[in-house]
Amino acid sequence: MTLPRFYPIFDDVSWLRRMLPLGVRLVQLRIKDAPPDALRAQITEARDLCRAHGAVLVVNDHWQLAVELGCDWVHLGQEDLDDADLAALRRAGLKLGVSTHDGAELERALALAPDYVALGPIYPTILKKMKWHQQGVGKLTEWKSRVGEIPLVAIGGMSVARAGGAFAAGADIVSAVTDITLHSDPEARTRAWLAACG
Ligand SMILES: Cc1ncc(COP(=O)(O)OP(=O)(O)O)c(N)n1
Ligand SMILES: Cc1nc(C(=O)O)sc1CCOP(=O)(O)O
Ligand SMILES: [Mg+2]
Repeated sequence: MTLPRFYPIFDDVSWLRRMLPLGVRLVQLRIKDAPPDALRAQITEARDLCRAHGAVLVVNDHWQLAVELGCDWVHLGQEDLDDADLAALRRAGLKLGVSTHDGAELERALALAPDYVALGPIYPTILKKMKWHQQGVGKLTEWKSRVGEIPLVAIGGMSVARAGGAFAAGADIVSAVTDITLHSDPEARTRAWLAACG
């Protein structure tokens, strides 16, 4: 299966209601700090919306709920991997995306045979504090030579204008958060992304 090249990340299912009808076909639900019932309801609705639109839903962090609710993909960072039952994930047939930021993290990720590898932050991000400032697009070229056929996701400070450079450097997929969510017209921005990644 070839994944779509545009991979927006949202923190609430209401964004999926708005963006899936525009043609988004790969999306991550990244919810931090929601009460258990609300989290379950959000993931359930996101799962059903994505199925109805023929889109791939990636659940960030909450792998147990993803398994329980019959989702297809999870994204785990390095700290998440410390606690996750990867055998249970695989037994349940879920696909796995993994974050990487340096060579040691990439080695660890590759040993898990992930379904995609993310490298970030390519540019500075305002979404969260990180110990890495910016990797630069050149690192995408190095990462692509190391991941081979595994899809490579560029994340962190990505914008429509920066997407082409990331693809040219070796990214297969470009992911973005605030370039869309903080835009004055998120729908128009999403359409621009879809055109840039088409
Ligand atoms: C596509 C993608 N890449 C990286 C991340 C970051 O995951 P993680 O390091 O676990 O940090 P949180 O997003 O959980 O704060 C991601 N979510 N998606
Ligand atoms: C969630 C996340 N993970 C990153 C990593 O490098 O692992 S960068 C990032 C934030 C991406 O948000 P924006 O597109 O607004 O910069
Ligand atoms: Mg995480």
